Parts: sequence; C-alpha cells; structure tokens
Amino acid sequence: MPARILNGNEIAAELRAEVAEGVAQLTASGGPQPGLAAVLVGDDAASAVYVRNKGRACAEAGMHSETFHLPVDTPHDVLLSLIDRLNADDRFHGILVQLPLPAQIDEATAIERIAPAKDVDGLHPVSQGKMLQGEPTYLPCTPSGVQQVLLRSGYDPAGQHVVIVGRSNIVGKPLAALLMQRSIGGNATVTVCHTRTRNLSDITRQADILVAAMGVPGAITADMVRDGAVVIDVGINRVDDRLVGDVDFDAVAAKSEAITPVPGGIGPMTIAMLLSNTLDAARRYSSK
Ligand SMILES: Nc1nc2c(c(=O)[nH]1)N[C@@H](CN(C=O)c1ccc(C(=O)N[C@@H](CCC(=O)O)C(=O)O)cc1)CN2
Ligand SMILES: [Mg+2]
Repeated sequence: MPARILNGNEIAAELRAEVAEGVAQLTASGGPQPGLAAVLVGDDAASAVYVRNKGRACAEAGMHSETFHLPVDTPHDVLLSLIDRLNADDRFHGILVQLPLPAQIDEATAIERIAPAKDVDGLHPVSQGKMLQGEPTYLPCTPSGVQQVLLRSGYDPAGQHVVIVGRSNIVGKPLAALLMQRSIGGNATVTVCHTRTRNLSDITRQADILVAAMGVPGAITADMVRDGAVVIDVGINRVDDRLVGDVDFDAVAAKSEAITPVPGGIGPMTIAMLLSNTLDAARRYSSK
C-alpha cells in the first residue's frame, strides 16, 4: 500500500478559514482587527518569500499586517529600537522577527526584546518556558503545525513513540516539549536525536512517528524507518533549484503508513499557526 500523503496545504487552508471566521467574529463583536508586524532584516530571498506569504495570508484572513524591512547592515540597537516601538504600538497584537538574522545581530537578544504578550512566533523564552510547564501561551508555529497535522489526520501522538531528529530552538526542542505535554495532542513518549546520537537508525526504527528536522536533504533513508511509521518531514532544502525535505521521499513513502511531502507539508502549517496565534493575541488584548 502506498503511503497516505498528509496534505499540509489542505490542512493549512482549513485552519486559515477557521482563523478568518474568528477574525470576523472578533471584529463583529467590537474587538480589534488583529494586527501583525513582521520584521525582515536583509535580503535573504527565502525569508522575503516567507514574509510576503505571511502578509498575504493575514490579508486573506481579514487581519492587518505590515512588514518592516531593514537593510542587511542594520546595527543591533536599531533593530532593538524598532522592536521597542512595535511593542508599544496598539495596532500590532503580534510581532515576529524573521529568522535567520544577519551575523551582526544576536538572534536570542532580538527575540527576547519582543514583549511576551506579542510573541506570536512562540520563540521568546517566556513563551517556551510556559509551554514546557504546560501553562497557556503562544505555541511555536512549526511545532504546533506538526501537532495539528497529526491530530487533524487522525494520528493522535498519545502513547506513541515519537522520534525527533534535530534539536533546534525553533523545531526540535520545542516540538519535544509540546508532544510530551499532558494535553490534547501530547502524551507522547519522545526521543530527541541529534548529530552526536550514536546508532541513529537503531533509534529512528523504533519510531511510531518519525519527525525529520535536521536540515539535511534526504538524510532519512528507507532503512531508518519502521514499516508502517508515520513520517513528518520538517526540512525545507533547496537543491538544484528544487525544494526537498530531510526525507528520501519516494523510498520512505513506499514503506510508511503516512508521510508529509515537501513542499506542501509542514511549511504552510507554520504560517497558518502564526495567524492562529495572532488572532489569539488580539483576543487577549481585547479582553484585557
Ligand atoms: N521568525 C521565524 N523565522 C522562521 C520561521 C518561523 O516560524 N518564524 N520558520 C522558518 C521559515 N518559515 C516561516 O517563517 C516558513 C518556511 C516555509 C514555509 C512554506 O510554506 N514552505 C513551502 C515552500 C515555499 C517555497 O516555495 O519556498 C512548503 O513547504 O510547501 C513557510 C514558512 C525559518 N524562519
Ligand atoms: Mg547572529
């Protein structure tokens, strides 16, 4: 049986439609139009596409958004001043700083400067600490996108062995925290593997749900995957002008129960979850 393809474009469209309905209800009841500020530093082509797509998705959901585009050589303190201004601007309920940032800017300091109440990317240490402790907060967009794809496709992680390959601050680490929570979409048994993991394939072969998030094209090969596993590919790599994931798609699809493609898998979910968080931020603002 060929694997079931988990279509992230479709699930993300469903989510964006739910957000659009939420925006209409919020504004109809006298609440604010949700507003998102996106900060883009430099001219990375992929980042520019992602930020443009975020703006377009906001407009389609009835949200206000603005992009603040700074030159590649922007000094650190200039970026921090912009974030301070956006923190104080009531038109914006959510702020994101597009990553990666140019080398002169310290990413952690920039993210920490965002007011936690506006951290719709869910990357601030306050958001991540709350998530770890199971308190309500903004969930990071890619990990919550993975969780939604699983839940909405009928693959509840509860009780499953989820093996995550990759330990980035933006995907691997927060995804592990999210999936182990005592809450809907959680309760998984999570193993995190990384570059120093010994006998990697012995561990990946134990996965009921295998998440590839290491940023190495085609690194998860068929011999690393158990027959009937659910495979989530978070990698987005450009190879010879083509987008490929971290999974050797055709060979792995031939033996798995279900798999996300690249493109059209987790990527679009990241933007849908950002909109969902921005709607939440506007709701929280209006109930203050
Ligand atoms: N501040 C942030 N920076 C980055 C994040 C993030 O969540 N917050 N994640 C990634 C980039 N990203 C969003 O910002 C993102 C990546 C990919 C996609 C996407 O829809 N990909 C498509 C393919 C698009 C293409 O043609 O390139 C797909 O996979 O189908 C959306 C958002 C790093 N930075
Ligand atoms: Mg840096």
